[in-house]
Amino acid sequence: MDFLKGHGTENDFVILPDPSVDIDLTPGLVAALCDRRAGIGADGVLRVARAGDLRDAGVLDALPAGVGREDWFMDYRNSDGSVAEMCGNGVRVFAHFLAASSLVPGSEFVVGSRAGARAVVVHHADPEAAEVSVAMGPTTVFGASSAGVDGRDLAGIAVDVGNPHLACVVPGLTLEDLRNLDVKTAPTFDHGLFPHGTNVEVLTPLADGAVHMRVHERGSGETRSCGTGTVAAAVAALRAAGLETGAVDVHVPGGTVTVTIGADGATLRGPSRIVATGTVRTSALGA
Ligand SMILES: N[C@@H](CCC[C@H](N)C(=O)O)C(=O)O
Repeated sequence: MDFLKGHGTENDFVILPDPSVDIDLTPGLVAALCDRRAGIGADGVLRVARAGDLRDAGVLDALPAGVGREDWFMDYRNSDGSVAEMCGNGVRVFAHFLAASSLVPGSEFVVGSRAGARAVVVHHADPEAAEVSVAMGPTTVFGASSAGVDGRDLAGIAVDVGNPHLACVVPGLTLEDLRNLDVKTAPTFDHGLFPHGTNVEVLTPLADGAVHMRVHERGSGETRSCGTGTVAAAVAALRAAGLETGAVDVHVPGGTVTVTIGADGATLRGPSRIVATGTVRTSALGA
């Protein structure tokens, strides 16, 4: 099975080009591919196929809103094998792969996701590096809640970015505090508000148009970046500063992305790298 390995601000993915939808992408296979010792190692898997072909193969029950049969579809899976609606860093890496492989005619196109169609602009791309903007769609704040992180009860807001987030702006949090926080251990949260689980972001208040963030992702654990999480963080940071819209540089352990929250939706801009291509011996994975 051919694969590529890529990352967006060190949120890393195994990319599986599968235009004929031949791969039986079971949770066990995904987890084995993502295993950092016995597999390739990644936070998630991006299967590349056209939406109509995934529908015909029964991977999708229906085409999500705005997604056409011919659109390339990011079939995203978390490292534990679970399916998630959206992955903001994944879309950038996915678009990079499509552009660098000449699978799309130009630099502006749509990527399908379970959360709907996402318009992308590839500012530049070569086989190794790209810079991509993604129209992330509307963001919806659906409550106030809290997360238990490293023995602390952190207040946050629930934000739907296509997938669920609890973004916690912590007043007075220093960079050192943030660095020392245990975000690896799964945070506790209100399962009534988040019946399907949630991603949890912890961040510093907005200062000079920027925040610093760490994240514990549903289905993947602590990662070095989360694109949808940076969007939720920007919404929360702006709100905490009394603002509804604005541009925020979000610094994460794996780098920096820029999130713009506008009246008609959010945009995420940042880098992508494709660092390897190869062949997986699936029989050796023990999946
Ligand atoms: N890393 C992603 C988010 C991936 C999905 C998430 N773990 C979930 O289950 O919702 C991103 O860059 O947005």
